[in-house]
Amino acid sequence: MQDNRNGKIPFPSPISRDRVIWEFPKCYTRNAALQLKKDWDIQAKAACKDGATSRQPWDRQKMSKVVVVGDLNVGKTCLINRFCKDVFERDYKATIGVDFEIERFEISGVPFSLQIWDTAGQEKFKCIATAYYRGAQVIITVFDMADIKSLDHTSQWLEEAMRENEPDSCFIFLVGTKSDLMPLEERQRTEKDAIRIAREMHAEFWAVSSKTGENVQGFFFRVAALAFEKCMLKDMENGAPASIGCGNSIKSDRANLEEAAQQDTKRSCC
Ligand SMILES: Nc1nc2c(ncn2[C@@H]2O[C@H](COP(=O)(O)OP(=O)(O)OP(=O)(O)O)[C@@H](O)[C@H]2O)c(=O)[nH]1
Repeated sequence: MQDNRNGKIPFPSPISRDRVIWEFPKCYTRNAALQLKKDWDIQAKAACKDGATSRQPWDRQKMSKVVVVGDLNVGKTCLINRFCKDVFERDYKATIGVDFEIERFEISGVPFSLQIWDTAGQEKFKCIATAYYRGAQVIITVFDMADIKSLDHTSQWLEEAMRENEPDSCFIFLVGTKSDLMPLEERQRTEKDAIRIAREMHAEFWAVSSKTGENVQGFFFRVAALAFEKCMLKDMENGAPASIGCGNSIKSDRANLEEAAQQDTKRSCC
């Protein structure tokens, strides 16, 4: 895991073996899935083959921005920490403003990173967090499966995140956390409601537990695969070599971060 919080970009370490993706990851349920296909797009697959054999140093810059939103206490930080650090924190510590992690993958032989932004669910930090919604390729709206009110609030969270992004520019996921707390029947009922809402949002639904780790890796692999494939196709469409990064680089987001922080200070709304 890289730590860019001191403003320096460390030399990337080799990608760990459990972040290597070859097969196109499956959805959680066909009832609310963004895509049902079982394999990569044929053109993207061919481009990956070329990219893997002629890898360039700037391949490491290929990255997508992921923004995680939802009510306070629904488990956004725990979800990210379970995937990125394989830890689970039982005590609640509110996120203040935003935080981010960079997770590196190798997908079909090509290096790729997800820049995962954890935002605060508390109302008083909202004006800081919204400054970071911009430029997302993936929006993850999170709710607590044991707190049905948090599911009702997800469309509002999504609307706010989409206000800062172009329509149809993002993959949207609806994630129910704390599945370990759910008795079977109640889980099935909640999932049914969540699937209905996911379809309205044009989102893909996943039920996960950061405590047990259930579906956490499967979920992030799916996010990484869809974002990566879109990135490859976009590069090809723009005529750029598929090996040159799309979207945000670490550098450009660092610049965004500083710019947004300056604006926050000026606004002094929080
Ligand atoms: N049982 C169980 N508890 C969880 C799970 N995920 C999170 N929690 C607990 O829920 C509480 C809130 O988790 P956080 O990840 O801090 O919540 P958050 O959404 O980031 O909250 P804010 O930072 O305020 O927006 C913590 O006490 C966690 O231990 C889970 O999968 N299962």
